[in-house]
Amino acid sequence: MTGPTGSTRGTLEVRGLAFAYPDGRQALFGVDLTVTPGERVAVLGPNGAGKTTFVLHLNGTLTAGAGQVIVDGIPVARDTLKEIRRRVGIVFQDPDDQLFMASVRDDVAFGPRNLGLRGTELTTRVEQALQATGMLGAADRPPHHLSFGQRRRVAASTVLAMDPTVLVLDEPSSNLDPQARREFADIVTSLGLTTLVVTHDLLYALQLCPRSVILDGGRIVADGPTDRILRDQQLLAAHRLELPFGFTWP
Ligand SMILES: Nc1ncnc2c1ncn2[C@@H]1O[C@H](COP(=O)(O)OP(=O)(O)OP(=O)(O)O)[C@@H](O)[C@H]1O
Repeated sequence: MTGPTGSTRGTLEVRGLAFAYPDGRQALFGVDLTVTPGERVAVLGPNGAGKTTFVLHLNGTLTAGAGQVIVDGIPVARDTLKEIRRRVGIVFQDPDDQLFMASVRDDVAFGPRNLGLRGTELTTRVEQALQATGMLGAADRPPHHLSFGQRRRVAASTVLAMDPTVLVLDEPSSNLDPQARREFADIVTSLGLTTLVVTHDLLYALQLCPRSVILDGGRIVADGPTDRILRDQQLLAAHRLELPFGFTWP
């Protein structure tokens, strides 16, 4: 296995990805998507469209029935899983799925320690990841003493501490107040990482992602600049997507 070159770091390629669950339900039908380094792409779509199924292929949690996912030039496969999981960082909707240690610092150190980091290298990695989300001041607090929005930031730090090349955010705006939403968007934007944002929150997609795709029925049915996609009312209606009531374009 060759490592990534400077030009492939942060590249995500999905080719002909198809998947059926064991009960026979086909959830993805040949999804193609190429994301270039530093691009932020929203993955939009109604309930049951296949978004979660798609995301679970990006780090090899689910194995493609057909097609391929390639991260930084490395195909997702059984023998590349460890490398892929270090490179693809998924921040799940519920931070409590990702936080289970007695302190924030321990939670953020967990992944890099498993990679073999120790001493000042580990401390630096942890502190940088907490600094990036504005949570360094909470390093010694128990995660369960923090607010939901703070826990979401710590969960993001656990992922950043792995030095990922591709970041995946699952419903990042859910349960955040308006200020926390904006702050989290600023954090994500400042990272400059290749980022996929899975969301039903179309305005958050507009704020965070220059490009969007619509996934519906296990297929990508639209791919383009987010404002162009969101201005197409027929397209939105056809895929059960709606801008908030009363929203008007500036
Ligand atoms: N474990 C499973 N076994 C069988 N079918 C499943 C399983 N998980 C999901 N599905 C089906 O696969 C399809 C895609 O589901 P998925 O959860 O990927 O959609 P989604 O776009 O993430 O939806 P939501 O927006 O509601 O979270 C749906 O038809 C769903 O019923």
